[in-house]
Amino acid sequence: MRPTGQRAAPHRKISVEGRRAGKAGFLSQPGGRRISQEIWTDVLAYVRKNISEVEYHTWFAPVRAIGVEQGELVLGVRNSFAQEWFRKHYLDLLEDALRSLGAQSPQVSFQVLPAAQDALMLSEPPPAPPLRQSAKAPPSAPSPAPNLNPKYIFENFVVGPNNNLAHAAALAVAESPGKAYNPLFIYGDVGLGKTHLMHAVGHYMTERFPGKRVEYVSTESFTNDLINAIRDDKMAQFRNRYRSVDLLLVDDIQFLAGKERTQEEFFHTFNALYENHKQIILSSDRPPRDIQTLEGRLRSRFEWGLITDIQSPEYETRVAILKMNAEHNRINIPQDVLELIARQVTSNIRELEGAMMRVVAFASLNNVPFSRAVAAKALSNVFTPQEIKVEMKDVLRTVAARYGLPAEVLRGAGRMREVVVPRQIAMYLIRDLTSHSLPEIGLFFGRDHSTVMHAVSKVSENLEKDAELTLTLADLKRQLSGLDDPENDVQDTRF
Ligand SMILES: Nc1ncnc2c1ncn2[C@@H]1O[C@H](COP(=O)(O)OP(=O)(O)OP(=O)(O)O)[C@@H](O)[C@H]1O
Repeated sequence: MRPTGQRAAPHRKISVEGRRAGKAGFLSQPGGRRISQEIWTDVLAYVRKNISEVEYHTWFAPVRAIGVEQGELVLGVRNSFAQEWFRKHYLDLLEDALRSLGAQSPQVSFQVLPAAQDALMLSEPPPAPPLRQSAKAPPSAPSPAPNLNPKYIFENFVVGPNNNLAHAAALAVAESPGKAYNPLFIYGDVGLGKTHLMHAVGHYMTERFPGKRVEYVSTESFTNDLINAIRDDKMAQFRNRYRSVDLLLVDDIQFLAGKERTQEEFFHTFNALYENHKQIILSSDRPPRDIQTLEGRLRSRFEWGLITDIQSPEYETRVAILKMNAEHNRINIPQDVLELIARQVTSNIRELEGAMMRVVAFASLNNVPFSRAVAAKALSNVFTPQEIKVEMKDVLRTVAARYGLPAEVLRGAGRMREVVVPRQIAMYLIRDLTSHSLPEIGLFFGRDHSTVMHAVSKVSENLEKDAELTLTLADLKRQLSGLDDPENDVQDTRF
């Protein structure tokens, strides 16, 4: 195995020294563009439900997400007229959409795209749909074999005890198509990687044997193609298309059930390919014996090769999948946050990926670093809310991010004021929010308990005379408790 629409009262943005001093590091990471596209896809889905189709196509379709900067979603529009129009007519709608994603003080700004960039962005493929429950991601870039998702390759497939047999069989088939197991029949529940594995074989074949023809089709598309071919009197083309391939990948074959004409045609397609030693891979949500109203001759053919299943991934595999996904999107998410997500979503990998992107969107839009509390809050609308106990490392990371410092610097030997002040604040907050003793906190920072005692009294003393520090601490506590704990909620009364 590889390593493994409720409207909330608007918050006034709290301007505090720390917020100016440092922003959450991941926002400026290369994955930022991807994050804003994920967010924009969700915002568009919300907007579309609330305005007419004509309005949507006129105004929203040409808009591009440029990025998320310090919690603000930056949108690119085509001209200053559109910019003004958005500000006047759609700002509330966009803010509501961001609130529905968990943004507590939603902020949107508009930039006019330079003509060249506009043309460039408009020629880009539409943003990838969110990696979540219902949608299966289509290809986001041209691929040598049509209909193959470029992300679905062997290198991106995490192998665990739940899928190692299916993976080994797919690899064997990719290496010896038409010889190893024919057909290869992969079954398992929704969102567990069947399509991913099929596409991986397709990619492998087109790379290793560039002349080979690969066809991926869902059973539904196969049926529709057949209906159209019959209607348009184009059966010869239909047969030629499906019977001249080297590798035929058919998804969701259980949908053949009850479709007599499609079964008949598929039977002949199967025979033609099989007799010519062409590889066939089928996926289904159940084994052939459990597909009702499937002709016996098809069922027995499906059983000729190898039948293999994919089970739900266990915890370690789920963490490994999340880790790989974060790396793939170039987003730096701490291990304990990934572990929290992996504990929440246990069965469907598409949902697991969707949950991670929800956490990423939530943290980006609220401009806070990743923490378990933030992740729990981001997922609380979808999954059973989790009670998160604040840990020392949560405080360390949150304070460090606030001051734009790497977390380990606060535990290091540095004695400069820029490091000492945040270190003392971290010690104070750990003392306040956890049950750790002074010596335990000292040990965590590689220091004596008296240093911690001094830090705690110094911060308490400063709190009495420094309003800015009071706001910083209140905001840090808010972040550490998942953002909107009313007890720690502070409105900035200076505005
Ligand atoms: N082992 C894995 N490693 C990495 N990603 C995985 C793995 N298994 C599944 N995924 C990811 O989970 C998502 C869902 O996978 P996929 O679409 O292949 O599921 P499926 O079993 O075909 O679902 P359905 O029954 O809905 O057709 C994809 O984004 C896929 O990349």
